[in-house]
Amino acid sequence: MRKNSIAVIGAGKWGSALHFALSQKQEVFITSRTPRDVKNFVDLQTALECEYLVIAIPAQEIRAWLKENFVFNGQKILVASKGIEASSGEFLNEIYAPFVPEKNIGFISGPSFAAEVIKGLPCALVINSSSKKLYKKFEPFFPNFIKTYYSSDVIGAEVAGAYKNVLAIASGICEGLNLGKNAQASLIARGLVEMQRFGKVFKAKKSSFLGLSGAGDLFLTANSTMSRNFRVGLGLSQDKKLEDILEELGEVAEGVQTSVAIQNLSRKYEIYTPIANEVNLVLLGKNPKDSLKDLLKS
Ligand SMILES: NC(=O)c1ccc[n+]([C@@H]2O[C@H](COP(=O)([O-])OP(=O)(O)OC[C@H]3O[C@@H](n4cnc5c(N)ncnc54)[C@H](O)[C@@H]3O)[C@@H](O)[C@H]2O)c1
Ligand SMILES: O=P(O)(O)OC[C@H](O)CO
Repeated sequence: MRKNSIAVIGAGKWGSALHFALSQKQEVFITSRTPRDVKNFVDLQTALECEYLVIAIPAQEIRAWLKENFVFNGQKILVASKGIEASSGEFLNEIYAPFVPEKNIGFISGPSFAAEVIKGLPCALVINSSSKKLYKKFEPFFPNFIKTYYSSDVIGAEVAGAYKNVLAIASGICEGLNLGKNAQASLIARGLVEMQRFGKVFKAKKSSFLGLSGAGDLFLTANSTMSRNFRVGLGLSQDKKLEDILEELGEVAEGVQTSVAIQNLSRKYEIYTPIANEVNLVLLGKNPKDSLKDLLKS
């Protein structure tokens, strides 16, 4: 293992932004499936030899990626993805568990559009891990323009980071249908209540939903066309086909698959999740105006 070295895995929007941010203080390697013309780009094997890894690949791809590529060798890992696996309904910490000991893994949450981070604009993030020691190890890597906080509530951060993507789709629909700011604020506020109700079943802490991981990231994502998920909602409100919207987007919108996971989990555990349910139905083809009527009745 290359002691004290750090690599980002995944050179999409978020991996590239984190690579830029972390490179302000030290040399940081980066790798991805296809070679990129980026400083310190290395092959996957070289990256995996680093002591510190930041993994920024889409949630739905992680299990297969771990099976195919990952061998635990004492690395310390930060997971940058936000989503719930649709096929299993498993949270990312459950997917990583057979591969990485709990004390070696943390999860990044909080409001953080890659497009702003890569410009060096200020933001605040939470590193969520059962190990505060792990947070202390990663904290010095972050540049001055990113303020980091520690939380032990991994599941709270995971639920909030994944759920807000589904709510951002709903908010994009609301905007596209010109329902007004009152409706949008109501939707976001009720969405926050809904994600907390969902999280409680999995033992998430209420405080995570009121801070950066929950309200912070939800307010950001559900209020801006910078969000891919919000743009999916806008497209759906214009009666565009989901496959066309996603093709045009060309980047991951985690809320699409996460809505399937939430639907299955809320059925299994009998959780009342009206907004996420309607998003799921609209993604399957329901007319957003009918969804609105049903939401107002529910
Ligand atoms: N973009 C943001 O502002 C932002 C901020 C916070 C969190 N996130 C989260 O980070 C994750 C990645 O998002 P992104 O914005 O970088 O998406 P993106 O679509 O820009 O890039 C995804 C990257 O993952 C790689 N990838 C896809 N499948 C892979 C596989 N099977 N194996 C290896 N690499 C694979 C792609 O090549 C691409 O480089 C998502 O979970 C997203 O929710 C994104
Ligand atoms: O562009 P989105 O919708 O994937 O959101 C990006 C980040 O999660 C915002 O914190």
